[in-house]
Amino acid sequence: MNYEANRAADHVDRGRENLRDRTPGADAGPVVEAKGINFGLRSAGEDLHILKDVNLAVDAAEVVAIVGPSGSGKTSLLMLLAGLDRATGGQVLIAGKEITGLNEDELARFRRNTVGILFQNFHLIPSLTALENVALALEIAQPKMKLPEIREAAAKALEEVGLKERLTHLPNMMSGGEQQRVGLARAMVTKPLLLLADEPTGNLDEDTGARVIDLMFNMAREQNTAVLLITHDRQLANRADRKLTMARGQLADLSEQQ
Ligand SMILES: Nc1ncnc2c1ncn2[C@@H]1O[C@H](COP(=O)(O)OP(=O)(O)OP(=O)(O)O)[C@@H](O)[C@H]1O
Repeated sequence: MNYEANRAADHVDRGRENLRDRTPGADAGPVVEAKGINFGLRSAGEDLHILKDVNLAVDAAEVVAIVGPSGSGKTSLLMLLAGLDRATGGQVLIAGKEITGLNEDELARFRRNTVGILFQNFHLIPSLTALENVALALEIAQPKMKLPEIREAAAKALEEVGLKERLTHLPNMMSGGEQQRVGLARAMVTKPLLLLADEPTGNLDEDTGARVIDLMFNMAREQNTAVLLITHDRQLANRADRKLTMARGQLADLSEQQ
């Protein structure tokens, strides 16, 4: 890791500590902020303008849901906020630090330490047990942490999502709901500032989905994590602190209209 990357990551770490020290909602500022985001790409000879002047801010311990039709740009926004894609205009700030200008190394380090991601299709590594899947995320985020400590923290995270008895199970030995709870433990074990969830209940039945969401909300509140989730599930969206809608690449706040 080069000097600049270390500095950037240290800055993010300091931002995290500052936020942790403060009461949620106090003057800490948003955990994630998008300012005038535009995102375009060229596909099949055509210029696509996918996100148009998107502005968004999510505070620590706040849960914000994004709803909107298929193809409106929800996942694209999440990818930009995760640092997995780059905006063509505007700024993304995490804990006050602009990530738009970071290079690939810096972005990778930023993601490991700051962002947890929960996917619709779980994205667990099939050859690793539940414990190993969770431990690996922590090992990557905290390379200096000792293995026994990592395993202990991973086991605790799995216990918190009710999977104490499933530590040595491979993903294909678990139900969808169990796999998503492993995904949640993996996303939260690093105590991220920001949790991004793309249709986290999309492949689960209603009851199982509700259970995963309860766990996600509880963990977010306990760890003071800002949560941004995409969902087609109205009930889930209504439980969020704020509900935003994406339509044709533009974001609007629905909460005040209800
Ligand atoms: N790499 C790409 N190449 C071409 N088009 C893309 C690419 N990525 C996204 N798009 C287009 O950008 C638009 C927004 O896609 P995005 O996945 O962000 O929508 P979404 O709101 O998340 O949809 P869904 O709810 O179906 O997941 C879509 O029209 C999609 O086809």
